[in-house]
Amino acid sequence: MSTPSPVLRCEEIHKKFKSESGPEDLHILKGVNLSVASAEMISIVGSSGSGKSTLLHILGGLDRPNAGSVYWHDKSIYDFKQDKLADLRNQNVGFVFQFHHLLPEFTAIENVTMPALIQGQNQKEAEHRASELLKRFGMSDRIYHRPSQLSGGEQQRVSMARALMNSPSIILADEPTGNLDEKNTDIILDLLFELRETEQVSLVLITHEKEIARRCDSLYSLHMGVLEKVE
Ligand SMILES: Nc1ncnc2c1ncn2[C@@H]1O[C@H](COP(=O)(O)OP(=O)(O)OP(=O)(O)O)[C@@H](O)[C@H]1O
Repeated sequence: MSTPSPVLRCEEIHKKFKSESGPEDLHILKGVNLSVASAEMISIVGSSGSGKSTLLHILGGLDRPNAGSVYWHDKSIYDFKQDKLADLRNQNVGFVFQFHHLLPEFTAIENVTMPALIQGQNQKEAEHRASELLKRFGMSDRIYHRPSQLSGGEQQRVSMARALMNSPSIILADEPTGNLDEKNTDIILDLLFELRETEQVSLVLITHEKEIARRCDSLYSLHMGVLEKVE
């Protein structure tokens, strides 16, 4: 039997940034390779400034490398025009960031529904799924709250529900529990692991916390521009 193709793969990614303090570019990623299978959960650790967020942005098509390729379901994302890439991103990838980027003037349910409406889905159906997701995240009595009326952990859960709205095949999470207490960290992580079982979602998780990283199937470390499998 042939092995299924990975959900997400990158090959020989190089990323450089201009240095403000000298003529030499900063060479942040030096030939990074990574492959993520369906329902696989991987974590990436590395010191501050090692390039973890940069790599995640490249994997999600939010930033372009200087060299190398990114494939979603074996299709190079650079073969798509910008607007098609945005559509594909909206359908395939759920982003969760530490600072959740919820829209302040919209309620929790409006924030969660947004990705589906952008895709042209029926509003009633989208609202139904959004409220189901919020319920699953223990937020049913907060759906009409605006972000400023929610705690940090609650905002994070809304952000997670929004990331799942379009049933992405992969979640890219950048320190999703970075500013949360232990209880909320556990809620978010348990939900992520449950999603792997129920929706076969894959996960790339950036974290500073080794204990959280170890709960994933594999642990990678990004050091001096090179990504290595640790466990
Ligand atoms: N747009 C940019 N222009 C110049 N340098 C940048 C840019 N974006 C990132 N960098 C540099 O690239 C390096 C990697 O940044 P990145 O945010 O990916 O690190 P990180 O591993 O996620 O760090 P942290 O754990 O602190 O969030 C840093 O040294 C940063 O200063």
